[in-house]
Amino acid sequence: MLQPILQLSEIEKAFPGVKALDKASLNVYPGKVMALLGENGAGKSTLMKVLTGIYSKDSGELRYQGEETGFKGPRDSQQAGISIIHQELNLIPELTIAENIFLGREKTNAFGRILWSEMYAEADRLLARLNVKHSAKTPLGELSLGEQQMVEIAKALSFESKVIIMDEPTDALTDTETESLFSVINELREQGCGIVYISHRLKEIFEICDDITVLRDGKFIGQRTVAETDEDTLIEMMVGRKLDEQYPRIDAVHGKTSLEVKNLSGTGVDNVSFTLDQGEILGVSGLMGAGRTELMKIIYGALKRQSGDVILNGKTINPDSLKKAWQTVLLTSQRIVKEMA
Ligand SMILES: Nc1ncnc2c1ncn2[C@@H]1O[C@H](COP(=O)(O)OP(=O)(O)OP(=O)(O)O)[C@@H](O)[C@H]1O
Repeated sequence: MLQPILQLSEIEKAFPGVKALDKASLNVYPGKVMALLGENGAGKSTLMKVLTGIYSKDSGELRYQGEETGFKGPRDSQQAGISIIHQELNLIPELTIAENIFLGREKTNAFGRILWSEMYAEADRLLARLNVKHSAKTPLGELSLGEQQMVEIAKALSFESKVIIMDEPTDALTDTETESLFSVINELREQGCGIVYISHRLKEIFEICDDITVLRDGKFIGQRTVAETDEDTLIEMMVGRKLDEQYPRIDAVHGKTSLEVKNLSGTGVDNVSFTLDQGEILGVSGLMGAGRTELMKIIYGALKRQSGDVILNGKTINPDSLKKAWQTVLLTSQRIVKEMA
């Protein structure tokens, strides 16, 4: 039987008033992708923070490559071959892609001189593996959020880690970037790397993971192979009760029109019209490149509008800046918030 490269057993961790981990366990196998699943607050992040030494555990055991161990912090665990790719990016927009990848561990010659051409060449190789079409000399700030996430992944690859933890890695990625990420995950799997994949997107879990561990209220609920389980079982394990329907159909009670888009045109968008009523969820669908993102960007003023009207609660708006649009329309997209920052 395949032995885990990393084993967290019966980990306990309490914060004042909260038992974040209550005998949580996780096995990571070489050459396999382990999904870590659980509702918000189930303890996934805390478990990863205990693993990488950000938090010390109250009790339990951590075994890595067959030996009981503990890490003093992320640098220590990274040096031992465990990398974590966080949701929040830890990159510096003013530096180039290569500078970000090798920050703090620049390649130098015997005299301490930085070997720029070697660094750029290696960074370019990593970017090519991830299908990122930018030179490693490009300032990071010129990249989209998804591309910046790919740089974070390139950085983890540069450590040649034995275990890589990916925390909601596809949240900011486009469909094409997600495909590139999945092909790299397959490559890493073939090379024997163990991957922990944290995501709330069940479809992705069934597509890319081999095994699944479920946590609930800080407790280990179970480990399953992807082949032997289905979505309903996982949801039941996560929430602790049987669900008749994942998303029960609720008929919308339509109020008055809150947003009206009339004959809107701009980059990638040609004569689009729709109305959105209060109490309604409007789906915008289309193939990659159909102009969905561009449409939203024109509405909130991040891309220039050529013609057409945007009417919010009966008033025509013409945001000439993201900040102004923010004041008028409540946009709750991670990507938009980051673009405004
Ligand atoms: N630093 C902290 N201080 C106090 N309580 C904390 C701290 N970090 C986490 N918790 C609590 O521990 C529990 C587990 O949180 P954790 O963030 O690990 O869950 P999670 O599964 O990662 O959730 P999410 O999917 O929302 O990130 C929660 O009740 C949370 O409020």
